[in-house]
Amino acid sequence: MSLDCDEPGQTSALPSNEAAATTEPPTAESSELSAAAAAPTSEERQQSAADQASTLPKPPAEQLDADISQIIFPDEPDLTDCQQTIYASDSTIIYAPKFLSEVADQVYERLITDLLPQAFQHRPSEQRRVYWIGPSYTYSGVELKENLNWHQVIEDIRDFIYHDTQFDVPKFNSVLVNFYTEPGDRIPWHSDDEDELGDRPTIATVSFGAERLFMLRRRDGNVTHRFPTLPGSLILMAGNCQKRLQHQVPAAHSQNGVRISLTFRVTKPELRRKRALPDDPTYSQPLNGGPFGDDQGGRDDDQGGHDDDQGGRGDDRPQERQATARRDREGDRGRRGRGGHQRGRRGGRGAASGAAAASAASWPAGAAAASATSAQAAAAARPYAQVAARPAPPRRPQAAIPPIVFEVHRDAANKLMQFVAWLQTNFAGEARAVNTAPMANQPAYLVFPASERDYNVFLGGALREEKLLEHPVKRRPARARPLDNRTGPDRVQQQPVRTFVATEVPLAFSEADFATLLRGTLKLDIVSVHRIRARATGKATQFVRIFTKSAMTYEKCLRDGICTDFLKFNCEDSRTDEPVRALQCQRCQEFGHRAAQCRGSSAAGFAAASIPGRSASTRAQRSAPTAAARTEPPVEPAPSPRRSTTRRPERLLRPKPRRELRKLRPLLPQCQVRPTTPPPTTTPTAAG
Ligand SMILES: O=C(O)CCC(=O)C(=O)O
Ligand SMILES: [Fe+2]
Repeated sequence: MSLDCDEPGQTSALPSNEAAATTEPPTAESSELSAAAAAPTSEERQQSAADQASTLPKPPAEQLDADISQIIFPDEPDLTDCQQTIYASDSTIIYAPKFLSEVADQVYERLITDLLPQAFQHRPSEQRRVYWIGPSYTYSGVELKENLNWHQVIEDIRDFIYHDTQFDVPKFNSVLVNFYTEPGDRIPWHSDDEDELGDRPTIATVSFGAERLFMLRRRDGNVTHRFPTLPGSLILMAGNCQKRLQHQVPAAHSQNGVRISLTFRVTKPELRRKRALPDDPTYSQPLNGGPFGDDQGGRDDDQGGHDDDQGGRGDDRPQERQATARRDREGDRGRRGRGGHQRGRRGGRGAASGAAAASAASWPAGAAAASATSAQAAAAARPYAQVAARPAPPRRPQAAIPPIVFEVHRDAANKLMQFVAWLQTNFAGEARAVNTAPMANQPAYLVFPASERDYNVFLGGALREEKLLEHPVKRRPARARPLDNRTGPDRVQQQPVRTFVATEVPLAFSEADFATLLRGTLKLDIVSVHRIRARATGKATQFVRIFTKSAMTYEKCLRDGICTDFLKFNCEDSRTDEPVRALQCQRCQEFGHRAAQCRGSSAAGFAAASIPGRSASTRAQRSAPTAAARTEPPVEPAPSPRRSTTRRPERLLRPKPRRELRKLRPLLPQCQVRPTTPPPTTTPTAAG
């Protein structure tokens, strides 16, 4: 009876149905109801047919009732070999392998006949088919439309769980019916933590047909439970199970028939949050750390002491529960009008349930807290429940988070079948995978943009899928172009930065002051400012380069200059994509000659090529060291007066006598003019 579980959780046996068995004879009421079941009135048959809405198969009403009456539900669930595990103090798992085994074959036949033809494939990547009953529901990214027409047998099973077991479960209003028709059909690791399910959902799974394995694991990847889904078995997850654990039904090698699982839940569409942004994470926030945090185990120790206390909870249930159950039954009977025969078969079980519940003292507060009132009571009574009942922290807006790209080694990803599906499950459909080089021999990568939270999960070392552990997950440098049409760009295309130069900015203005003036006082949309320094001397000039991403700022400044109440700075364009006019030949130190006329062994670069003029002068000039007169544009060329004005370069282009050049020297911050004779006694100065 003990559970193969490596958690410090508590596993205990629930009382078997022998202990819970009733000795009460059927009541008069139940006998009446049985009689009614045997001979349903025409009114009841009509009602029954009306209940079977259009989405359900349409056997004649008589036949339907006849079929139902063939399924005689037991008075009590069979709790033989039932196991209950309290995991991490606040999560409860119950496995009852024979829960409804008595009627399993009949239920199976009915569901296969009635519902399988209407079930639809859940996702292309997952072969299993589903059928939904309940309010509209978004389930792992797929919207299931509202369907309030309960199939009779399923509704009866729901009521059976609610009324006729000792489990403190809510009255489920929804059920997802899964059909695993092929051995390959599966449901990957996931938690049922959709918004509509509320904070601590209770989910009951009743299985029929082929046996499969239902597995539970911690979020760090350690498998904690393996339950064979025997026909008629029940697996109940309550409390914080969906936060702490994930579950799956893996593919099988073979299977005999179809496996059907009825997963009952309470859904509240009003809890559904709008997911306007693709990056909005949809997995629920765990109590500790990240979604795959390791610290969950640690909580067990801290809070393990509370487990023993929980047994007491059972004691305060029976009367309240019985009364509610009775009320519900009455209500149901009156409302449905057709249920007499069903209920009649179970006559007297209300009292039996009460007796069983009175003797059962093992249902934990964690599960009981599934309903709001129980949650409050439990929170008041149990410290762990107080923690668990905390409202979820508000979700952070995700708008500003850019997509992040990861690389997972292809080998690792390939080992994990259906990697894309796996990602979608674990990352709530936010992560997408693309095999960058499927046919390549060398390691290729799967790349998937994800949210910031995914980032923490992936890079925090918490991507604990066994198969992926061998290969580290790394962040890939963002690229501006999409990898292919399944991915967006990793990085938003940057707006081009424009630059221009403000002239005659007094040296008294520091860069910071000038930036403050522009940004603060003039409200200009600028990125930064940078005072230009003479390359040769490093001295600050009166030119300040301004960087902006705003086309408007750029154009306005160039047109009007930068004007304050007292100052005006002219602005000049300094786009570097225009050909830079060379001002002086590198080799011969002459201005304005053509390359063809240059008498040196090699032409004087672009300076000579672009500037018409006379030939290079003396050999002495040609042999002058080139470094001293280099005029290539710097990476970010400082705007010399000659380049940034329209007037000066023209004047300079005219051939000039050498003495005129000397006069110009102060205006040429980047050029050192090497006079022929005599050698200069002072270093050339820079304009500024
Ligand atoms: O088929 C099962 O047992 C599990 C199904 C399930 O986990 C689900 O529908 O969320
Ligand atoms: Fe599930």
